[in-house]
Amino acid sequence: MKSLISPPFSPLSLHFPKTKPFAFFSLPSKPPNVSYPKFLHAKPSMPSPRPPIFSIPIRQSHIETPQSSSPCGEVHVIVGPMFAGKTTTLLHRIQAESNNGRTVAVIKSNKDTRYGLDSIVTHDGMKLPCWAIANLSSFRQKIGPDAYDQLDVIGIDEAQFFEDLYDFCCETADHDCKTVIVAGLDGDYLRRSFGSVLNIIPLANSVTKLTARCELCGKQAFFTLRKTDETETELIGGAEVYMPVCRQHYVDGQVVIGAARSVLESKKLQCGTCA
Ligand SMILES: Nc1ncnc2c1ncn2[C@@H]1O[C@H](COP(=O)(O)OP(=O)(O)O)[C@@H](O)[C@H]1O
Ligand SMILES: Cc1cn([C@H]2C[C@H](O)[C@@H](COP(=O)(O)O)O2)c(=O)[nH]c1=O
Ligand SMILES: [Zn+2]
Repeated sequence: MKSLISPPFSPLSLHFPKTKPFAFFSLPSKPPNVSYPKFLHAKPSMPSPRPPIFSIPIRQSHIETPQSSSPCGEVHVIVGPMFAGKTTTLLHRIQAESNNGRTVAVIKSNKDTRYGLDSIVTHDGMKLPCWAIANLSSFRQKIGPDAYDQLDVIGIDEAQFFEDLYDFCCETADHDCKTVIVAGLDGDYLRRSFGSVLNIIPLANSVTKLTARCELCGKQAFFTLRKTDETETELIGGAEVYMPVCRQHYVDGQVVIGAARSVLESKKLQCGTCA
């Protein structure tokens, strides 16, 4: 049986063509106070080749497995700059897991309000329903313990925004025997480690670092350049604020932005009305 445990969700207005249904997700027993609509997904027109389906060891049901048994979960980490295809890869892997008969759910941070809170959406418009929450520790309660127990695979998008990522991955993979697939930014716009994403590398079965295309020269982009002069670490935005760049253009961009900032600062100091 293929199941997607999804939040209460209005009928999907997917950006996928609706002519070729690929999966019917029947939903597991309903936790109290949560209503799940059944829905039909349509096959997305994938812009890139389907990534390999990783093999998943057959295991006993979570409910039947005592907590003291040997750890049987998995942690897979997908990182890279913005526009590298992290959400696309997560979506493909979740689809593959679901097609393999595993029960899946996807979480994203409720800080990311770019496309609403009810789905993860890629930069080219593919969507999957998700749970938008503030802390991963609230997920079990939010979804309901019964539904949580039935889950085989949990996808996490925008992982850089979850402070409790490490504890959640430990608990979910080591004790609850689930597969966790985590997608997030490894670095912020200053190329500093972002949130707890790098902290979970020691927990991981696999780590995939993706690259985008440099917006300025088309080479491989490893970094995210912020185009505005805002300096807070967390700043939700898309192509209007950020662009993926190669190393050369990251360094050049920082120089240009730094120069522009000092010009603005000196203008402010000279201007009586601005000061
Ligand atoms: N400069 C770029 N390099 C690569 N992909 C880009 C770029 N700009 C836009 N895209 C689009 O973004 C898609 C990836 O989106 P998404 O999976 O949401 O990335 P991420 O989650 O890493 O930000 C690509 O398939 C492509 O269509
Ligand atoms: C580099 C950088 C990014 N962010 C924000 C901007 C977006 O809302 C997300 C990343 O989304 P994507 O799925 O990877 O495209 O993170 C930020 O807050 N701070 C940063 O330095
Ligand atoms: Zn470049």
